[in-house]
Amino acid sequence: MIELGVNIDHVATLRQARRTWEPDPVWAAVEAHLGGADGITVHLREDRRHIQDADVRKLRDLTQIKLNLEMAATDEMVGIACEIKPEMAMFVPEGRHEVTTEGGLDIVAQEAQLKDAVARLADRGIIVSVFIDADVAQVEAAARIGAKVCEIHTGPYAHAFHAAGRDAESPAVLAEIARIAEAGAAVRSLDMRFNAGHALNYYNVQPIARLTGIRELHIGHSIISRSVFTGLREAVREMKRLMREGAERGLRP
Ligand SMILES: CC(=O)[C@@H](O)[C@H](O)COP(=O)(O)O
Ligand SMILES: NCC(=O)COP(=O)(O)O
Repeated sequence: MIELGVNIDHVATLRQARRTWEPDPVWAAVEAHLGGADGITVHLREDRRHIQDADVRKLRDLTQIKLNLEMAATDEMVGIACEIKPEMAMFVPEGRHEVTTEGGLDIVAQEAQLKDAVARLADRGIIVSVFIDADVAQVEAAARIGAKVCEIHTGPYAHAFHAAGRDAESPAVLAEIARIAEAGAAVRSLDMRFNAGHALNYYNVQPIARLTGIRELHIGHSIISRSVFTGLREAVREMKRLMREGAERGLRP
C-alpha cells in the first residue's frame, strides 16, 4: 500500500509570520496522524524560516508515526540529525533565496562529501534518503554513496500538468511521467526505496500514485492549504483516498 508522509513546514510558516506559538506543528502532526498519514516530514532549513530546532525535538518525542527530516548535507545539520535521530533523513539542495526547493541534489558532483554524511547518519541507525531529479545517473550515484531511499522530484511533472490544463494524457505530462517511471525502475533495480514528492496536489497525485513500485509520497503545501478550509484531518484523509484510488486504478507503465 502506498504511504503518505505529510510535510507540515507551512504550519510553522504561519506561526513564524507572527513569531508566536500557534499554530503548533505538534498539533498538526497529531491531526495528520488521525487523518491517516503514515509519516511526518519537516524541512529544517539553514535559515530557520519555518520549522525550528525545538519543533524537530518535540516532534521526535511526541509523534507516533515515522519522522522524515529534510536538510542540507552540512556538518551542522548532520550533527542535529544524529542527535535527534529521526527514522529517516533526506538530503536536499538548499538556496537561501529560493521560495521552495528548486531542483534535485546533484550527487554526481559531490559524491565523496555526501558519502561521508550518509555514513555518519547510517551509523546512528538513520535511514538516508536523497531528493533527486528523475535522472538515472543521479540514481546510480545515490546507490554508490549508500542511500537507501530516493525521493524523485515531481516538480517538473507538476509544472507540466498545470501548464497542460490538468490534462494527464498530454504529451508533455506523459514525458515527465515516463522520466519519473524510468528513474523509479532504476531505484528499485538498485534495491533502494522509490519515493516521490514536491508540488503534488489533489489534481495531479493519481498518475504518480499509479507508478509501478512507488512506496511513499511526501506532500505538504497542498494539504496544508486545503486544511485551512477543511481541517487537517480531513485534508489528509482526502489525499489518502485519492492516492489509494490512483494506485488501485492500475499500474503504469
Ligand atoms: C524537498 C522538497 O521537495 C520539499 O519538501 C521542500 O524542501 C520543502 O521545503 P519548503 O517547505 O521550505 O518548501
Ligand atoms: N519532499 C517533498 C515534500 O515534503 C513536500 O513538498 P510540497 O508538497 O510542499 O511541495
